[in-house]
Amino acid sequence: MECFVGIDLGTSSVRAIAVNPKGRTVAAGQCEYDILKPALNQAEQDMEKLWQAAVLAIRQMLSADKGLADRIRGIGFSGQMHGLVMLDAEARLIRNAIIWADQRSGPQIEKIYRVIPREQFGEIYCNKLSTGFLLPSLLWVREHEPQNYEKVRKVLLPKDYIRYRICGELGTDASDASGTGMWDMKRRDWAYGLLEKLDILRDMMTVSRESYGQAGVVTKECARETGLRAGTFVAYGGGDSLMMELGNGMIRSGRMASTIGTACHLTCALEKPLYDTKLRTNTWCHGEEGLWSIMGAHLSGGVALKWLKNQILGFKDFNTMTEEAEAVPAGSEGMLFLPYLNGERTPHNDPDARAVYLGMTLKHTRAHMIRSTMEGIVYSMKESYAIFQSLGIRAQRMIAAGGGANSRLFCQLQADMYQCPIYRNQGNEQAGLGAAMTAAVGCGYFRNYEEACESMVHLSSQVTEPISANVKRYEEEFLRFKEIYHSNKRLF
Ligand SMILES: Nc1ncnc2c1ncn2[C@@H]1O[C@H](COP(=O)(O)OP(=O)(O)O)[C@@H](O)[C@H]1O
Ligand SMILES: O=C(CO)[C@@H](O)[C@H](O)COP(=O)(O)O
Repeated sequence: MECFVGIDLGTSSVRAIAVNPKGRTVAAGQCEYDILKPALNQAEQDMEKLWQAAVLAIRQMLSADKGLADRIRGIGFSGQMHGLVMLDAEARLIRNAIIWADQRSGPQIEKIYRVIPREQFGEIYCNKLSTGFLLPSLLWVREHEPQNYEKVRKVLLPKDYIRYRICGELGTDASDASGTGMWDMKRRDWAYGLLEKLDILRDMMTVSRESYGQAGVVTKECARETGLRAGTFVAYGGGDSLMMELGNGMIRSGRMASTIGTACHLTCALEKPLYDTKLRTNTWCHGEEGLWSIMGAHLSGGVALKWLKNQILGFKDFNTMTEEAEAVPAGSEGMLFLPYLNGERTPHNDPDARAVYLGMTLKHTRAHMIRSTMEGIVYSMKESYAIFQSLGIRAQRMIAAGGGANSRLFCQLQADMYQCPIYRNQGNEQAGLGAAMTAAVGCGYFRNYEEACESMVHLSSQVTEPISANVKRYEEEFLRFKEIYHSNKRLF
């Protein structure tokens, strides 16, 4: 049967999946990597290494199913958003990518707002600027590495570089471009007026299209390197949270996704470019033309549990670790965790915020530490949920997504804290599925996303229901959780 490939360039690993038109994954490959931390407030990745990781993931996928390369009708992409990749005149990488988790560009954001007042900027961009967005990172390079800035001819988002290595064409899509900080959200185009005021050459931007548009075809060189078939259709794809929405059938309002990846997001599709006028949440262009998406973004999501597992407790896998936590009562007997290991976006937009464990006593064990860490991650998403509700955004269905959806306890915590049933996708690579769907629509296999979702998206029959005693406990503890940031802000 014919297949579509989705390549999802996450922050912790790259995954390649081949899915058939019924949405079933027939082959998959994955290759992991880490974030580089040249300084405490910096986060970078070497794009050449990420490309090599993508090659390995593609090769692994192809080797799982003989003859697969000839059955692939199209390839689409999903990627970690916001990061800055800089290319010189020969389209060579100039330096490591400065990724979304980077916090160095606070001063550049203040300088931007001195040129274009915050409210004026917010009206065009529908967002507040955050550290780690492409625009402030680029201005940081202009100020601190002029020798590198002089060489820049094109700026790209991370997944756009991987696509470039596959089809040889430079370009981006509206969903990912909307996370750069220099985008006109309502017109779905670069905000050329803002760029001019900031003295950034418009030539540095690549063409921007919708996610299902054709970016090119697999080149002969890429075919030699990866085993893909030269000439295979390549679609633009989109930012990971927007591709995850496609992969969960979120092509109109009504479904909400709660994603625990390296970061965490709460997202919902919108028919209008609605945004929080207090600019606590983000609004992006959806992968479907004519739709937008609202997002509560939490920068230290699943990575906080990974940090606890690898750096502190030394567990081999997540399941053994979280089983211990299941034995601890809801609320971790008064122990709370504020998960801001990486600063925070929603609702504080504060790169200087830091993590805190609160309320520890001699009674507490490592199992309490694990549970409170997981609870802290979900409390932070509950803050976004409260903002969405205040904006009148309601979910008829809440879908758990990202790596965290593999965890029974994470699903239970989400049901208890949002106080609603939690659904899951039958597959566990929703962003990769969404990326594959851009290719399926782009090459004309399906007429539109409506048709693609009908055939390819299937929710699991397993639903996690809230436990009423836990609901009550978490409502009380949530009030304490919200206090931690405000009471400690001065100390951060
Ligand atoms: N079995 C599990 N139990 C609990 N958490 C898990 C499990 N599997 C993955 N996770 C969480 O998911 C995160 C990775 O999510 P993933 O979507 O793969 O990340 P990314 O897209 O950023 O590469 C981990 O850091 C961890 O917090
Ligand atoms: O900053 C954001 C979205 O606004 C991040 O979500 C990145 O897009 C990375 O996602 P994951 O790798 O955690 O899935």
